[in-house]
Parts: sequence; structure tokens; C-alpha cells
Amino acid sequence: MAETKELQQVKGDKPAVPEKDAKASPAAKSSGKAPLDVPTGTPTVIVDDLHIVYRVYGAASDNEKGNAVNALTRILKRQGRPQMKEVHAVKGVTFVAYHGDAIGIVGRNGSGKSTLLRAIAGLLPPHKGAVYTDGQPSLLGVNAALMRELTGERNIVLGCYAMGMTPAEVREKYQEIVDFSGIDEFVQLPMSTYSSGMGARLRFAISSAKTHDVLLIDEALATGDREFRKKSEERIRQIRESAGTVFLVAHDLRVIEETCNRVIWLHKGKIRMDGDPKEVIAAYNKG
Ligand SMILES: Nc1ncnc2c1ncn2[C@@H]1O[C@H](COP(=O)(O)OP(=O)(O)OP(=O)(O)O)[C@@H](O)[C@H]1O
Repeated sequence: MAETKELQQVKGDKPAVPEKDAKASPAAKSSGKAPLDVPTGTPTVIVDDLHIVYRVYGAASDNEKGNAVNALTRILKRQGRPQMKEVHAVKGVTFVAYHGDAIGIVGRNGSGKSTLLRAIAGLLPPHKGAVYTDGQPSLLGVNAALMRELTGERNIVLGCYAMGMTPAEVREKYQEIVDFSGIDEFVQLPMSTYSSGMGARLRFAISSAKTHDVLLIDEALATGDREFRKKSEERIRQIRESAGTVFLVAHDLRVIEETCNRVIWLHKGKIRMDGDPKEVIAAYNKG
């Protein structure tokens, strides 16, 4: 893959990003500012005027909110007439990510961080705009689909197959995954017996055992302890160095600052700032 036109369209309309602009900084493109200090090689992800809208059925209308009487009236009134409310979670986000980028996404609760990652992963259809990716993005979240009733061992094997590894690759990677996760003999026990930190470590160990073109990490490092966070940061660096692209959502700004070369600040579904981690985090901390 070398040209923008060869990027795989996750979903949505035709690109509004002209091919000749694909190597320009997205923030520069959208705001007219000077180009960012980010890698400007081959794009891996193009997010083009992306809008994501959730439709919530059975929601209260704006004049019905507030107290128990209203809630009860609403339940009674709604029988057979479900109401639909729209939540516009991502509102016209545009940027380009490149090979070797590790992009931290920061923003207050509900600003659209997880929604953006899920849209890049192709799990949410754009209401408007489009996402184009090079290869299959892998979303690693705190709720990644490992099976609680199965042992860690079974989950490692199934997880590796799910990522497309061959049996020989699974055999080769198995011990490395166990060692990286640090779950030791717990690997023989069902995941339902794990603490949330152990589960998160195993998920990260499995997902990062494969080289990803685009790895999306949503708060998955939050429950690990300090030592594990360090190991994870090192692994994210390795993924970047092997020319992959990493997106990282984390509320711990230190993790973002230490791991990422670029930070996008989302505010109420829009990009407020996109650039150098120190500058964006300083601005974000000021509010
Ligand atoms: N499944 C859903 N159905 C309806 N609305 C949703 C859904 N998921 C998220 N939202 C809404 O979309 C908006 C963005 O949510 P999102 O989870 O993407 O934000 P976030 O920045 O990741 O938040 P947090 O930091 O709390 O994890 C919020 O208003 C949220 O209420």
C-alpha cells in the first residue's frame, strides 16, 4: 500500500480528502495552521469529516426529564410508542495518521474518544464522512472478547487464531504471551477467577503478540500495575518502530505523554487540538 486511493474504506461516502492532500497534516488542512511535527510518510488511517450518531430508543424527550413522576408518566405513555433520541457523538472529525504514529486521544468523559476508536475499527457506521484504513485495524479494549469461562490457556490459543495466526505461530508465541502477561500458573484457570488487572494484562499480551498495522487501545492499560504499564509502553514503542500505527485512549495523561508522538484532544465530539503531546496536554490541563 503506498497510495491513499489504495486504503481500504471502512465505511461511509467517497473521500472528501483529495489524494494530493493525503500527506499533508490533517490539522493544518482543517485549521489552516502550520503543519504538525508528526511523521509524514505513508498514511495508515484517514478520517474524513466523520460524524457518528447513536440512536437511542426509549429515551425521554427533552421536556420529560427530571423526576419520578415524569419517569412513571413516560413509562405509561410510551407503551407501544417507543421514542427515539439521537446522540451526535462525533461531529466532523478529520485527520490523517501515518506509519509510526502513536496517537493519544484525550478528552473529558463523553467527548467521543471510544466512539472514534470504534469507528476507526469499523464497528460503527459513519452517519456522514468516512474512515479509510490500511489493513485491518485491531481494537483492544477493556471489554475485548475473551471468554471468561475458558482458561487463560484456551483464550490465548483462540485469541491468536482469531487474529489470523497459524498453529505454528501460536505455538511459537504461546510462552511469550504467558510471560508477558505475568499471570503465571493462573493460565490454567478460567478467566472468571482473574482480577480485572490480570484480565487486562492477558488481553494486552495476546493482542500485542501480533504485529498490527493499526492497533487501537482503549483504556486497556488502565488496570495494569506500574511494572506492567512500563512493559506495555515498551511494546507500543516496538509496534511503532515496526511501522505500525497505535491509537491510545487513556485518562492517565502520563501514559499518553510517555508513549505517544502526537495527541488529539476531543471536546464534545470535535477536535480541539492536534499536535505535540506536551503542548496539547498542557492546553488540555488548563481546560
Ligand atoms: N452505545 C451508545 N448509545 C448511545 N449513546 C452513546 C453510546 N455510547 C456512547 N454514547 C454517547 O456518545 C457520547 C460519546 O461517548 P464516548 O463513550 O465515545 O465518550 P468517551 O470520551 O470515550 O467517554 P469516557 O471518557 O467516559 O470513556 C456520550 O454522549 C455518550 O453518552
